[in-house]
Amino acid sequence: KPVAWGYEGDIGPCNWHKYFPKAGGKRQSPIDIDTSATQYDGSFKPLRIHYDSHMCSSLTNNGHTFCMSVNSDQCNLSGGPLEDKYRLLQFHCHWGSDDTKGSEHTVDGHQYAAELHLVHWNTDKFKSADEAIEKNQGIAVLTAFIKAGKEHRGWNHVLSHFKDIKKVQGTSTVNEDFNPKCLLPENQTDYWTYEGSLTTPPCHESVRFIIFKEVVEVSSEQLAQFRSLCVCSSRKRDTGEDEHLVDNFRPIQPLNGRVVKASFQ
Ligand SMILES: COc1ccc(/C(C)=C/C(=O)O)cc1
Ligand SMILES: [Zn+2]
Repeated sequence: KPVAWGYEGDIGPCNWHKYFPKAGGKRQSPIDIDTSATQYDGSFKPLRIHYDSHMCSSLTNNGHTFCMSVNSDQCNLSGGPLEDKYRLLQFHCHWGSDDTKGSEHTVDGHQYAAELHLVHWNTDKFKSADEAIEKNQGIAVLTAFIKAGKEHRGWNHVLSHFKDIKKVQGTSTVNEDFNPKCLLPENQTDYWTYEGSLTTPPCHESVRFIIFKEVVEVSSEQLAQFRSLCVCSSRKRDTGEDEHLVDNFRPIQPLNGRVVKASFQ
């Protein structure tokens, strides 16, 4: 029976390590990016992000976030700090109960309203995502910070399916011509990168994070749609009201001597 975990109370992040020992490891995520301590690395090749638009995907509410599963072998990532080729597995976001919090990573202590994770697995070294998820260099996560501002039309292709996944385990098939690359910032040459972990249980220390410096804008109404997702809980039975999925970000973790590299000076 899978162990329940969440973002508050007894099953919250401070207790994850009790059932998921990796959560107490030495290279956990997220972290604060202290920009005065990052080290420029001039050896990075250009990032190569090649996604196709004609992949059929499915959007699910997994009780912790919305997750767009992608099953196209044409969505690949390589270059930058990566030695191997990685394939897009899924993308999801983290957010908060208002626009002042929600991102997992912070920059010089600043927390953004939300954070996008595009999760890729190493197809050169491993035979499946399930294997790669547990192994060093198995996962690469492209990460973009999100702040409230002008409307983002690309995000509407995802948000238009939210009515089908309001409830946990709700799933909706997305067939339209949508390329997740449109969710990334224009500037894809300036990023920070470091070695960390999944930010949800089992918190495997298998992740190379690539975090873009440029912040993506979405409207406050679009951020409110993230918060509209429900996580079913006992409260619904007692009080009849839905509990909403908010503050689904893990607190920052100790850097333990890790160095965050920068692709820019
Ligand atoms: C056990 O299967 C898993 C697959 C993916 C993940 C991710 C991608 C977690 C995260 O993004 O923190 C976890 C478990
Ligand atoms: Zn994530």
